[in-house]
Amino acid sequence: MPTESTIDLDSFSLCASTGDLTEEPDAREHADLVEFRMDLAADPLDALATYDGDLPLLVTNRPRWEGGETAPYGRLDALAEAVEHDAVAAVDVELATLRGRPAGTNDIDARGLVEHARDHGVVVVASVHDFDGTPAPATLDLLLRAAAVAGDAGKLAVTARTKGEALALLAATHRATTRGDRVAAMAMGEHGSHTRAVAPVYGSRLGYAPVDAADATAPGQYDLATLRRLVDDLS
Ligand SMILES: O=C1C[C@@](O)(C(=O)O)C[C@@H](O)[C@@H]1O
Repeated sequence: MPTESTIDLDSFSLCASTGDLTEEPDAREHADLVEFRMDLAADPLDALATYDGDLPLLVTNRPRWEGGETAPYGRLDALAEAVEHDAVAAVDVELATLRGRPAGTNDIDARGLVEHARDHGVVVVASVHDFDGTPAPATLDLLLRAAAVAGDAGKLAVTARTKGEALALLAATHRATTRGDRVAAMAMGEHGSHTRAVAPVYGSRLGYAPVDAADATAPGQYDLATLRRLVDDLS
C-alpha cells in the first residue's frame, strides 16, 4: 500500500506517465506520482486492484475524441471506481466532459464523478488538449481560466507549430499564475518540448514524462530522468 496518496497542487509535481503500473519502481527515483493512463492499459481496474507501489496515482481515462484510446462506454464509471483506491490522489477529467459533453453509456455523469472523487479525498485536474495548434492568446487565457475554475487545477496541453506558439503558451501560463489560477501547461510537439522544462518556472504545477522516451504518451515529451533534471536545474 502506498504510504502517501496526496498531491500538493500548490507546487510542481512530476508525473511518470504510463499505461503499465509495473513501471512504478523505475519511476520512483525521479517522479512525484504516476499518471496511470487507464486508456492505454489492457485491464486497468485489475492493475489498480493489485497496485502496491510507493508513488501516488493520478488516473486518466482519455477518450478517443481527446487523443486517448477509450471508447465512451463505461469510461466515467471506470474512473469512479478508480478514485476509490487509496493510492489514487488525483483524477483527470476533460473540461469538455465537465461541461456536459455526452459521455456515452455510463451510470455516473461528470458531476457525480467529481463529487465521488472529492468524497474520497481525490483532487480533480480539468484538462484541455489541442492536437492541431495553439489558440490565440485570448483563447489560451479563457481555456486556462475555465479549466482552473472547473477543477482543483486546470491543465492545458496545446501543439506548438512554431517557437512563437510555444512562447505564447508560456506567456499565458504566466498570466494565469499571476492572476492566482492553479494551472498546468505544456506545448506538445518538437517546437514545444522546452516548455515542459520551462513552464514550471511560470507556475505550471504538473509535468508528464515517460520512464522510457520510446513510450511517450504525447508528442515532444522528454524521458522522465531528463525532465526531472531540467526542471530541478531551472527551479
Ligand atoms: O494531458 C496530459 C499531458 C500530455 O498530453 C503531455 O503533453 O505531456 C500527456 C498525457 O499523458 C497527459 O494526460
